[in-house]
Amino acid sequence: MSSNLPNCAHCQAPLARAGARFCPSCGREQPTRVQSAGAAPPTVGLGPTLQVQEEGQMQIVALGPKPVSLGRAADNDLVLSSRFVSGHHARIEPTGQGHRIVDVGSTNGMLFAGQRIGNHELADGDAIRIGDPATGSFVTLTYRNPMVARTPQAGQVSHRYELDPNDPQITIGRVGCDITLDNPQVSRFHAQIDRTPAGLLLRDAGSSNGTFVNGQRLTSTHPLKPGDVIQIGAFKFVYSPGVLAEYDQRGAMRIDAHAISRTVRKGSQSLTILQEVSMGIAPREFVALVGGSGTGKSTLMKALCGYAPANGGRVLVNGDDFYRNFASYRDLLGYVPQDDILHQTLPVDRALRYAARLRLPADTASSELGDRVNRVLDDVEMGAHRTKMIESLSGGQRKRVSIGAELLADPSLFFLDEPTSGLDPGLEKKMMYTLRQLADSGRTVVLVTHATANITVCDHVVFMAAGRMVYFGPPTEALGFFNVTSGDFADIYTRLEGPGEANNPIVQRELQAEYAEWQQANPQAQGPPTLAELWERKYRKSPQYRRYVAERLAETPPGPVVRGNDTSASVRKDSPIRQFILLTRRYLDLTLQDRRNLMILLFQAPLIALLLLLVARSDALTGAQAADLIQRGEAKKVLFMLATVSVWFGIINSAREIVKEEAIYQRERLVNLRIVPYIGSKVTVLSLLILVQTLLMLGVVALRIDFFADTGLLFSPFVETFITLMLTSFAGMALGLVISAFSASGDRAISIVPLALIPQILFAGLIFNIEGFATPLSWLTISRWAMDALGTSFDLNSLCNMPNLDNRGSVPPGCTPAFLSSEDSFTYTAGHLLSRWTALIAFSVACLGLTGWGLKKRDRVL
Ligand SMILES: Nc1ncnc2c1ncn2[C@@H]1O[C@H](COP(=O)(O)OP(=O)(O)OP(=O)(O)O)[C@@H](O)[C@H]1O
Repeated sequence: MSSNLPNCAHCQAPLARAGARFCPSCGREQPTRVQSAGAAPPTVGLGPTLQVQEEGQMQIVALGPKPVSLGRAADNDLVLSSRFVSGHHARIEPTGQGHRIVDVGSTNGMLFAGQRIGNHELADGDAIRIGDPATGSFVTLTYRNPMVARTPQAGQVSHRYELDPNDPQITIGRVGCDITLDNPQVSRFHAQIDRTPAGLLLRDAGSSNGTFVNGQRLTSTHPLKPGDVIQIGAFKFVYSPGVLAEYDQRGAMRIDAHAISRTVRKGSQSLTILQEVSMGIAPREFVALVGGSGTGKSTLMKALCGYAPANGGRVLVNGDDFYRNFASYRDLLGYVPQDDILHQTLPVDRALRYAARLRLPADTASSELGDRVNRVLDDVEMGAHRTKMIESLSGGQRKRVSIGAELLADPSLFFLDEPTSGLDPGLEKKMMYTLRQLADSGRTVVLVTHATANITVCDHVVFMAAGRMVYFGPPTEALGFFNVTSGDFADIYTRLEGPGEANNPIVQRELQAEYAEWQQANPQAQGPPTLAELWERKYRKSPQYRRYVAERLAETPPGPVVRGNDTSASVRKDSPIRQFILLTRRYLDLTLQDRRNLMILLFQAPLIALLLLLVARSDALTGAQAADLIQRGEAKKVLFMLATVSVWFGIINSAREIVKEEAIYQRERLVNLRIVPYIGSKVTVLSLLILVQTLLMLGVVALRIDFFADTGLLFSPFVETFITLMLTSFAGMALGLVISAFSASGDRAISIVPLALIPQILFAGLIFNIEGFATPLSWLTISRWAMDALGTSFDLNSLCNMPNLDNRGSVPPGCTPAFLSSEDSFTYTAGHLLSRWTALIAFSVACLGLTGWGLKKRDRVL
């Protein structure tokens, strides 16, 4: 039965069918082969061809003057074996110098640029996909014909606007303007050109993402000069007298890295963690950065996306210096970090809606937001899960939602840090298919990954080793370059690591010439080179380097180039008040959604109050007025408990609130999040929480403990106690936020909490007398000011100050006026009370300032 079938390259067992990717016996992947299909001879360089990639195998078919039919049935000219290909799927017909592809009634159709096509005029390099979304498998047909090359889109004028000399002004915006730019990053009314006697004046109309002229953000009106390049979102305009030529860069972003390197300081030494990496990534390409742990993949990606810029070399985007024009390109970037960037306790659509409000221009209508959210949910195939809580989704689904959040602003450059980590092989394959489609539909996609099983869906793969790029080119050619015959890309890793001594078998077999070159170049070297260094040398002499690096970098950039110098990371002009309202609504929503945690926090207050009632006397605070024997010590104990518990509530409520959403914060900060509205949102919602907690606690305490002394200075003692406890909790909350802003993780924050709480007990003045050096230290605690304010409200100095030994109901004989001696605290004046409240407020303000500083310190630390 199997006699006609090919054998496994590893164990020689027969394969299930010709072209099978994996061996049914040993399970290993089969090596990729380049072969001709059917009767067509190998025709590379001899005229129009079709490269067919199926199941990791590639064949090249010559396209002559006759139509070529393709499908699964045996009577096709080109027979494909994948089950999702129809029996008769498509036909390629000649059209003069080129060809067109026609769907002949297939079930799964064909995709070009992410869109289903029925009939498509082919141009050189066009990639047509026939895919199976259920499994993530697909076949790629790449048309090659230099006779029908396309001008790069970024170099084409997409629209010429003749400027009518009778028009007093030209408006530019997303909807209903003279120049309409249909893109979510453009504001409804974005910019305006006024005709004045002095010439044309361009001004930004208060847009969210800004208008840039020659790389500088417009802050005032700009008189237009011939040759000026205006950038609005992904559009560039070149002004010449009477004309604005528009270049639409959506789906047309190329990235060129010219010898980028990154050096960091480690102790007193400087360490080069990225060594002169060069590459050219064309628009809509899907590139994977792979390599062992610590080889520099993330460093390279962050250098390419500008979040941790290289400190040597240059990165160009469509010819513009990326770092120098970071401000104008920032909104065109999508970045999906390893951690999820949406709150887990919100339903998918609600989380995306908040993200959309934060990322899209302020004037985006609610219906537009809804449409955008629906669109991205469809793009990431999560429409069916829109109402589910994010925490209830699988890892792969959560990652898709994070990708969806990044797609909201329709980025043209898309970077992902290990999006497939933790996914099972099936989900990993589907994720790679989704990313492939995102690239096809107009995004330049770069991802870091450890998984190489599905690497062939990428256009290019970069192998990194010891901070060096040892390969950049098509994945199928990588196996040949590294002389790996197993067909397993993971086997490449092992050939890259370690020292490249002369007697290393890899050096002896593959890298002898490079080793000799290295010896010549480094006659004084003490030790051997690394294998990475030798592979890098080999790569730089390879045809892949010439074709995919040197030739690409030598190309003239398509379209107009700007020489900007606006590197600011923060350019959005979102109103801080709008952001504050939005963040507060989201935080409130999150707090209310997390019902279990909310209930625990709220029930704590009455529960602790009930416990206090068990041990405290009902006349603890008023005993002296009733001429009872209750003395100052008893009152102090109750007030101390109220103050300490209030501090505790404040700290515990807030200590994890920033650090637990670190990944989200970092990502949103890079988009446009402002620190003050962010802290403001935390303070507002947490204040509501402490308000309820304080009311619950005081309400329960007041059920038994009598507050109706006539000692109030400004209000009744009950109201003054409420104010003091609110201010105390508020200060605790501010201290908790400091802990959160400076902690590396939620667990770390919680373990720091006791360090903040214990001084509140030690320095409150109840358990120990505060004297000497402890006095200034006590000024730094919240409970010290809280106790003082509470004691003032109840005029503790008027209570008998002796140990409360006698509780039989008679005035203890020892409580003479001598025992009414005043303490330094509790001076019974309104000024004293107000100064203690002011101290609590000052403490809170200082802590919030520290929190802001801590958050600022986290900037650009991805
Ligand atoms: N800021 C820094 N300071 C010092 N060393 C750094 C810094 N950033 C990265 N490194 C070091 O540079 C090397 C490359 O790090 P990078 O994170 O780029 O590797 P990676 O290939 O992405 O690794 P992994 O797959 O484990 O995430 C590592 O040895 C890392 O410790």
